[in-house]
Amino acid sequence: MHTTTARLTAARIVPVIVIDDAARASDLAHALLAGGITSAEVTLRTPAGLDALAAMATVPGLTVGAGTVLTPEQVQRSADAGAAFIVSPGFDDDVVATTLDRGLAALPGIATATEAMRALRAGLTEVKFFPADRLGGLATIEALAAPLPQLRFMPSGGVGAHNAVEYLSSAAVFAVSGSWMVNRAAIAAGDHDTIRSASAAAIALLEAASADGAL
Ligand SMILES: O=C[C@H](O)COP(=O)(O)O
Ligand SMILES: CC(=O)C(=O)O
Repeated sequence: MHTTTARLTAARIVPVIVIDDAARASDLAHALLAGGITSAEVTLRTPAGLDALAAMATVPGLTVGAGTVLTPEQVQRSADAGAAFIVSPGFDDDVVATTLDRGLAALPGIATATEAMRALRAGLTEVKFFPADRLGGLATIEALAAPLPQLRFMPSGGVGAHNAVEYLSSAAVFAVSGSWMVNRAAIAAGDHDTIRSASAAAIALLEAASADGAL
């Protein structure tokens, strides 16, 4: 496992960020950390994404990667901005190859056994499973993991407080990702109290599940 993926495994929850103003990024990073979150995926869905990623990547204690990475050029720009990992909605051979060339952790999205096999052939042992809820959630992950036990999954899409612990209780799941604690409107409004408390609530959920022996 790549050392960055090991950090995401320890973090357990990876917030998926859509940010419209890079000037908010540093405060956002500190709000996440204050809530106990130690990783962040900054999506390239907005023009501000790359600058926000660069700002957040300088904050100590936060493992920051790029999301919605669709092309090798975006991998290069994300790497130059300080990304430690690259996430995509689907599997693209060139995006994965460029990510590995740059020494970053590659977390392409997969949705089928065919894509899972391509990920294994590319040398990956961790992938994103997207859109997790729509694809049948944990039952589908475990069905894929049965013949492919060397692969572990980060479900994303429809993950939230209602199902994060269920996903994380599976040996086939190394982390979950989602936007539920990083509401886009709260980011845009600079409402860092809301982000900090939603982050703290997400972490408290894991701590409670851990104390109960569920994790
Ligand atoms: O890749 C990530 C998804 O956009 C996150 O999905 P979500 O907003 O349902 O948490
Ligand atoms: C959805 C997704 O996988 C991404 O934005 O990277």
